[in-house]
Amino acid sequence: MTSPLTLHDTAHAKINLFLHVTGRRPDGYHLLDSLAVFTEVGDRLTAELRTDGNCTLSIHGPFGTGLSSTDDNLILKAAQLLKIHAKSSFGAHITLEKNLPVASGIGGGSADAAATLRLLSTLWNIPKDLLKDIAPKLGADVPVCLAQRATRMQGIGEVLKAVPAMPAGGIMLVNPGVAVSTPDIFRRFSANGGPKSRTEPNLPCHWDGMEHLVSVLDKTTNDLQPPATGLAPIINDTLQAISFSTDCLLSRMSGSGATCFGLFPTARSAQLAAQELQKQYNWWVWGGAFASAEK
Ligand SMILES: C[C@@](CO)(OP(=O)(O)O)[C@H](O)COP(=O)(O)OP(=O)(O)OC[C@H]1O[C@@H](n2ccc(N)nc2=O)[C@H](O)[C@@H]1O
Ligand SMILES: Nc1ncnc2c1ncn2[C@@H]1O[C@H](COP(=O)(O)OP(=O)(O)O)[C@@H](O)[C@H]1O
Repeated sequence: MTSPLTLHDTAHAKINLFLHVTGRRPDGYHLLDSLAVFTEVGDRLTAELRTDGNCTLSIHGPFGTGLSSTDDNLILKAAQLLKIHAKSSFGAHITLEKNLPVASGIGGGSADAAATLRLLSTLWNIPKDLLKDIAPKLGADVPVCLAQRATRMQGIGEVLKAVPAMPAGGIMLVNPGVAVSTPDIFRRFSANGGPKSRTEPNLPCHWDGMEHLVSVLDKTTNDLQPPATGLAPIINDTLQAISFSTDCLLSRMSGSGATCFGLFPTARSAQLAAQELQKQYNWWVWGGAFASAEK
């Protein structure tokens, strides 16, 4: 069987529906408990086989400007690491359509790295099992982005537990245009007292719809939201604008920010809310469905 020479994949945005910081490792990394889900919106990647062994990258799309296509890009880091681990003599040219805002708490770079691993493992004919070992070396968020399914994420992001699929419903993402550095937010979180003890949230075996999901999320929070709003107060305005939207069930920040999300009864109501917000603010706004939700 011959391998295809060009492949496409989508790196879906990762949203932390809740994010509790539960402790700190001796190396400074924070222990997390988070429900990570994925939305339909994402970056698009194309990989073309190169037989000369080189890995190269070109970038376009609304958030491509300013993103380097050299070796510090997570896409090329992922490609090089896979090449070394699998001892492959192949290379690839990867094209990234950057649709997601950068450094914004929705794991765009991590999702791109995971998509690169998926694409190149097929293009270079490498067993998928290897990807689980490589993903954590690229960043704490990369393992969860490999499968792009709703997952409970613990440890520093390497302990992944199955959770029920998202119910049919809607989500709106809003980024007010400020880039927030993840290490800075964790530093501020620690400086403000660090993790506090709490009971681990219990998740059910099945979601009986969006209202059920929201009733469980209401007992959770994003511990990184206070340090992030301290650094970028515009996040508070973003959360307020989302919560004022028609039919909004819950508004919260994702990851280390600054992207915030709103949950809605349907994908259509999330789309309509996004259209309304887009008219009022010069922010990045998207509304639609979860990736791999129940139909
Ligand atoms: C906070 C989260 C929640 O999903 O999302 P984002 O805001 O990045 O989307 C992730 O844990 C981010 O994962 P990721 O962006 O891959 O982090 P990494 O590159 O591994 O680490 C960047 C830096 O963040 C801090 N860090 C990251 C993860 C973690 N569990 N504890 C930490 O303290 C460390 O200072 C580390 O040097
Ligand atoms: N392909 C990529 N897409 C986005 N950011 C990247 C990429 N490669 C490297 N980076 C760097 O990774 C950092 C985190 O970006 P990103 O993954 O978008 O953040 P977050 O996880 O907070 O959404 C940024 O400083 C960015 O310069």
